[in-house]
Amino acid sequence: MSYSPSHQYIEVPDTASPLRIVQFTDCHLSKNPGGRLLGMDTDHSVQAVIEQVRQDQFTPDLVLATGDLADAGALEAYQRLRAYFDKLCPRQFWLPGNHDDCEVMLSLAEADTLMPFELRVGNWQILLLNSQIPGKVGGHLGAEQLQRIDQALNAAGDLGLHSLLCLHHQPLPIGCEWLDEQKVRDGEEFLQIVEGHSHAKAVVWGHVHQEVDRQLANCRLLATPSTCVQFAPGSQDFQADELPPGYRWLELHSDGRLETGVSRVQGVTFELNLQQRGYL
Ligand SMILES: Nc1ncnc2c1ncn2[C@@H]1O[C@@H]2COP(=O)(O)O[C@H]2[C@H]1O
Repeated sequence: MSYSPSHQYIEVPDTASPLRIVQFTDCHLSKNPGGRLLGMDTDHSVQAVIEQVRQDQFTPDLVLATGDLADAGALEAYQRLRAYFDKLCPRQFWLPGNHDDCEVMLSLAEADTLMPFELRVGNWQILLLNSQIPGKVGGHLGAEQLQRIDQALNAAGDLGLHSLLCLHHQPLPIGCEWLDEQKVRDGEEFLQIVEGHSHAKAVVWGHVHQEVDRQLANCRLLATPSTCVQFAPGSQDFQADELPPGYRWLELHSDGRLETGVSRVQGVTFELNLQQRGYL
C-alpha cells in the first residue's frame, strides 16, 4: 500500500520574507558510504552539492528533499543523508521517490514532522506529494490524492496563500523518450487542477536528473538536477550527461513572487561512466 500522510498540515514558524528554500533530489545514497551510481560516489557528490550551497552563500530557511534519497531504501543511507542536510539546515522535509522505502524513511521521524502532506509558512502553502507506485519505476498520484490536492489548494485560495507543489516524478513529458514512459500517469489531471488555481505558483520535481523550466499559465514547472549523476536532455534511450551535480534554490516572497535557479558544483571532478546504458 502506498504511503499517505494523515496530518492535514503543519505550521512552520515564519521567517523574514523571502522564504529561502533549497531543493535536493535524487541523492541515491547506498547502505554504506562510498556507494557508486554509474561510477560516481553519491555520498561524495551530495556533500559537494551541500558545500556548493555554502559557497553560493545561500542560507536556507528550509530544505526540501524530493525523493530517491536512498538508492535501495537502506536505513543507514537515510540516517547519513539527514546528518549531511542537518549541518546546512535542520528544518527539512522529505517525500518519496521510486527508489525509496517509505516505512524506513518514516522510522527516522514521525510522519508529521519529516514527511507531512502540507506545510504552511507565512503566506505560502507547500504541498509534499507522493507519486511513488511501490515496486514500479514510474509515477502516479491517484484519484484520492488528486482530490486532496484540489481541496488543499481550495483552502489555500480561501486563506489568500500562494502554493508550491513538490513531487518526485515529472507530471508531463520532458522530451526524453525513455524517461517520459515513467512520468506521472495521471499528470494531465494533476496539471489541470494546478492550472485551475491561479495562486499555485510552481510545481517542482526530481526523477529526470536534469533541469527543466517551463510555464503553465501562472505556474512555473521546474525539474531539478540530481545531487549525483545527470541524464542527457533529449535522449531517446538511457544516457548519462557530464554536467555536474546540483541543487535548486527558491525564494518565496510574501506577495507571491517566486525566484528560482539551479546551481551546480564547481571546481570538483567526479568519476562518471558515460558509456553505461543503465544502472545495472
Ligand atoms: N536502460 C534503462 N532504460 C530504461 N530505464 C532505466 C534504464 N536504466 C535504469 N532505468 C530506470 O530509469 C530510472 C530513471 O531514474 P531513477 O534514478 O529513478 O532510476 C532509473 C532506473 O530505475
